Amino acid sequence: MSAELSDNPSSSERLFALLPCAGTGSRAGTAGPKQYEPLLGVPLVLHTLGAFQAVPRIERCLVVLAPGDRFLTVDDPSIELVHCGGTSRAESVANGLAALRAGGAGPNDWVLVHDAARCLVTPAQIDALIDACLGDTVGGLLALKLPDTLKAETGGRVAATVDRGDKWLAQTPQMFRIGALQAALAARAASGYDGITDEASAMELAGAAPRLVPGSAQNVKVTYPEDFALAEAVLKSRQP
Ligand SMILES: Nc1ccn([C@@H]2O[C@H](COP(=O)(O)OP(=O)(O)OP(=O)(O)O)[C@@H](O)[C@H]2O)c(=O)n1
Ligand SMILES: C[C@](O)(CO)[C@H](O)COP(=O)(O)O
Repeated sequence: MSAELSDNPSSSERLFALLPCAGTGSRAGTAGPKQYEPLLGVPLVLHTLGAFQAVPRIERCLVVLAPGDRFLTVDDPSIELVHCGGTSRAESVANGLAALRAGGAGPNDWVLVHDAARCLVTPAQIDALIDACLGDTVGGLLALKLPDTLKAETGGRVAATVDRGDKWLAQTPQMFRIGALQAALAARAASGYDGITDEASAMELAGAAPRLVPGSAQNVKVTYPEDFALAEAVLKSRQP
C-alpha cells in the first residue's frame, strides 16, 4: 500500500457528500443565484440537502459556496459550509475536495458530488448509487438512458439520427474515491478544466470507466426558468 493510501486506513469506507453551490445560475433568469430560489417556501438547496441528511451512512456534507456568499446558514453539525467556490464547477469541486481532506477525510474515502441545483434527488436514489459503487474499483454515477430519439444538427437542421443504444444522460450524485478524483481533476487544472463538465469526465480522461447506475427522470438539474415550476410540482406531489 502506498504512503498516501496508508495514512488513514481506518476510514477506507467513509462516505462524504460534496455539493457545488457556487454558480450564478445565469440560464435560470432569477435575480440571484438559482440555488436560493424558494420552492414551497424553502430555498432550493435546502431541499437538496434534505435528501442527503436522510442518508445516515453519509458522515458529513460539505457545501461549496462562492467566496462572498452569505445567503445560506445551517444549524446541522453534519453540514459544513465552505466559501471556496471557483470560476467553474470543476474548480469548485476541486477546492471542496481539498477542504474535505483538510477536515480529515482520507484519499481512500468516498465522496458523492452532487449539484446543489438537483433538488429532486431522493434518499433512495442516493442509496442505490452507494450500493452499486461501494464494491466497485472505480465508482460511478447516476445516469439516465435516453428516452427520446437523438438528432445531430447542422445549421438548425437535422444532419442525422444518432444511434442512442449506448447513450446515457449523466446525472449526479457521482461517487468516487476522494484521492483518485483529486488526482484526476488536478491533471486538468492547467487546461482550466476544459471539457470537464462532471466528475466522471475527469475520471475517464484519467483512464477509468465509471459505472453507470440507472437514475430517475425526476432527478433534473434546475437550469431554465420553466424548471422551477416543474421542481415545485414534483416536491408538492411528494408531500404527505
Ligand atoms: N463556478 C461554479 C459553477 C457552478 N457550480 C455549481 O454546479 C452545479 C451545476 O451547475 P449549473 O447547473 O451549470 O449551475 P450554474 O453554473 O449556476 O448555472 P449557469 O450555467 O446557468 O450559470 C450548481 O449547483 C452550481 O451552483 C459551482 O459550484 N461553481
Ligand atoms: C454535472 C452535471 O449535472 C452532469 O449532467 C452537469 O454537467 C452540470 O451542468 P453544466 O451545465 O455542465 O455545468
